[in-house]
Amino acid sequence: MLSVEEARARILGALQPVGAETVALSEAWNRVLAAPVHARLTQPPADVSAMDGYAVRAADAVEGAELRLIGAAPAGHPFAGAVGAGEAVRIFTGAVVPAGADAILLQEDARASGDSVVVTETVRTGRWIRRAGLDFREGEELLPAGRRLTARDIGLAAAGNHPWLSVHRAPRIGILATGDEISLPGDPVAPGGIVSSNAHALAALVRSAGGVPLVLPIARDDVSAIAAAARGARGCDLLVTAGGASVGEHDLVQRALGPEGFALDFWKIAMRPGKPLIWGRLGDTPLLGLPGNPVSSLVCGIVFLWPAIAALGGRPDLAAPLRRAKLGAPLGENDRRADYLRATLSMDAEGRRAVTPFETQDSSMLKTMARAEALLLRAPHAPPLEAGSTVEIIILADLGL
Ligand SMILES: Nc1nc2c(c(=O)[nH]1)N[C@H]1C(S)=C(S)[C@@H](COP(=O)(O)OP(=O)(O)OC[C@H]3O[C@@H](n4cnc5c(N)ncnc54)[C@H](O)[C@@H]3O)O[C@H]1N2
Ligand code: MOO
Repeated sequence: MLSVEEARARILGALQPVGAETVALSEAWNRVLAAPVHARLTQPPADVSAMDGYAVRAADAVEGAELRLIGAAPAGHPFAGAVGAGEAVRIFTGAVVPAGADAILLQEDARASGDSVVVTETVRTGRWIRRAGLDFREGEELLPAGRRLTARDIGLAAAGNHPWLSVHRAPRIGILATGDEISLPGDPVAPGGIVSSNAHALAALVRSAGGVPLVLPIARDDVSAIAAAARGARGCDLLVTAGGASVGEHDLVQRALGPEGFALDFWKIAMRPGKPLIWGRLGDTPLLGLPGNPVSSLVCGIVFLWPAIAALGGRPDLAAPLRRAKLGAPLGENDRRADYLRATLSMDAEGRRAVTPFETQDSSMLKTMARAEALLLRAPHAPPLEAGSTVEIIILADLGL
C-alpha cells in the first residue's frame, strides 16, 4: 500500500493546469490568475494632496504668516501655474500638488477670507503630500500568476488600469456515483437501500476548491452501465468515481473501465478512511476512484481531490495547511494506516487550541463528519499519546468545507 504522501505526489505530478480565459473584473473574484498582473500606470501618477487645504511653500507657512490665494486645484483639475513665495493654492484631497508647493497646509490650520490665508499652525516640508508612485509604479508586478483573486486584489488590478484579467478556466470535475443500493435524495429508498450523499458532498467540495462539478447519473453496479457513464465524462478535466473501489465482486469500477482503456497508476493506500483509492487515466482523462463509504469519499476528497482541483486550476502545491493543536483526550497506538480522525476544536484553559476526536470513527457516519471542525492526523505506527500532547490537524474551515 502506498503512503498518503506518495499517493498525493503521484496524483499532483500527473496533472497540468487547464487553459486560460479572459474575464471582466466583475467576474474575476475567486478566480485564479493565469498570468501576472503588471501596473499599467504609476499610482499616484504625480505628487498629490492627502488632505483638503492649501498647497504652500513650507518655508513661508509659519504660524501667523499671511499667504495670498492665487487659485484652486480640485481633484482631476490640476492648477496650471506655480506657487511662488508667499502664495497658496486651494487644494483638495487627491489633487495634483502645483509646481512650487512643497507642503499642504490643512484647512483646519488656516483662517481664510477672500484671497487671504492666515497660517494658524506651522507646516513641515512634505507634509500631507503623497509622492508619485507611493502605491505602485508602471510596469511593477501587482499580482502573481496562480493567485486566487480576493476582493482586495480586484481593487488593485482595477487601480492598475486592467478592465480584463486572464484567469484559469474553472476545472470541470465529473462525479460518478455507483451502486445498486443508492437512490437520489427525495426518491423512494429500496429495502436495504441508502440515499446517495457522496455525489452531493463531493460536488460542494469541488466548488470549494474552485472547480465546476458535473454530476453524472448514478451508475448501477453493472459493468456496462459504469462504462457508459464514464464514456460520457471524457470531456472532463478529471473524473471522480465514488464507490465500487474495493474488492467485492460488485466493486466494479476497475473491471468496467479496463476495456474502456483505463490505465491504473495505483490502487490502495495506507490511509484510514480511504484505503481502496484508485488513481489512473481513462484515455486522456485523469480518474480518481474514491471509496463508497461517505466519510471515506469526503476525507479522500479533502486529502487528494481538493489539491488536485487546485493544481488543475493553476495552484500547484496547495494542500490543506497542517496546523497544530493540543490533544483533548488520550489516543492509543496507531496501526500501519495513516489515520484522519474527525474531531472538534476548543480552547484550553491557557487559550491554546485543543482538538478532541469523536469516540466512534466508523466511515459510514456522516453526522460526525458534519459536526467535525478538524481532521486529526496520525502517522502510521504513531505511538500512544497523552492528553495535552501536540498533534497535527487540518482545520476544515481552512478549505471552506
Ligand atoms: N473484504 C474487504 N472489504 C472491504 C474492504 C477491504 O479491504 N476488504 N475495504 C473496505 C473499505 S476500507 C472501504 S472504504 C469500502 C469501500 O468500498 P467501495 O469503494 O467498493 O464502496 P461500495 O462497496 O460501493 O460502498 C461502500 C459503502 O458506501 C455506501 N455508498 C456507496 N456509494 C454511496 C453514495 N453515493 N452515497 C452514500 N453512500 C454510498 C454503500 O452503500 C456502502 O455502504 O469497502 C470496505 N470493504
Ligand atoms: O477506508 Mo475505509 O474508508 O476504512 O472505510
